[in-house]
Amino acid sequence: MLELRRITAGYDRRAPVLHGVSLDIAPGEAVGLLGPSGCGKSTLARVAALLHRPDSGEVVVDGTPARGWRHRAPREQRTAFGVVFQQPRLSTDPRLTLAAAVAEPLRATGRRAEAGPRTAELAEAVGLTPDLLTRRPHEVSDGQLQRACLARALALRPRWLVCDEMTAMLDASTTAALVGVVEDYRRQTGAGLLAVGHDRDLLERWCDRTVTLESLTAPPGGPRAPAAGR
Ligand SMILES: Nc1ncnc2c1ncn2[C@@H]1O[C@H](COP(=O)(O)OP(=O)(O)OP(=O)(O)O)[C@@H](O)[C@H]1O
Repeated sequence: MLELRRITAGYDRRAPVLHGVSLDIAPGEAVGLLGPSGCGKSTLARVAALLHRPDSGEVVVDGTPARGWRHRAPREQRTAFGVVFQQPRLSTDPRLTLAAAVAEPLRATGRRAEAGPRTAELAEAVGLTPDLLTRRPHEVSDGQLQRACLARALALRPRWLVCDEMTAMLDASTTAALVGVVEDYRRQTGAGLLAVGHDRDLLERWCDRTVTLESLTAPPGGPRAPAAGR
């Protein structure tokens, strides 16, 4: 279970973006998160994936409360998440080939020996041909680069996937292909999903349920949440 409990978070403690937001995602469940632009969906997605420390509230990952965020999160918790963002060019190192980008999480966790076969398997799953794997980000399209970002997110076989507007820049056929890859992975592994987006039709087709950020927000004056860890 991925539990977000009364999360207050933002970029200025005096003016948080999220106020007392709670959401539970069951293992294997797919939840779509909708809401107007700027309401804080990406912020919540980053908190859920332990990439942004909330001002208060708690994230509980498979029964263990998160005590650290980003590189301070324990490896076991950090690697429980695969995250894909909207803009693949902002989340890839321009110096790495696509093959190296896909293999990055394996190298970073000391599993270099697995990198070759696992990269080939992931590339096939996301539809990247061997010639594309040898190119650098500026030599491929946004859709091809996003395929590599999705492959990278799956490299460590995460139990939770967070897709933040993963398909917002993509055409209909690439969108369908990437959603298909996520769903195949979830069928095989039972991973849960938080998918953030603007496209209600897509999220309603893709997910078991959709929620709006507003519906997750506690009314003002509720009990105070405990402070978050580091
Ligand atoms: N790094 C940052 N520093 C300061 N403010 C930020 C930062 N990132 C986002 N914000 C602000 O926090 C608020 C919520 O942003 P967020 O990206 O979470 O919203 P969103 O619902 O995902 O928006 P969109 O649907 O447009 O992607 C916005 O007002 C935004 O300007």
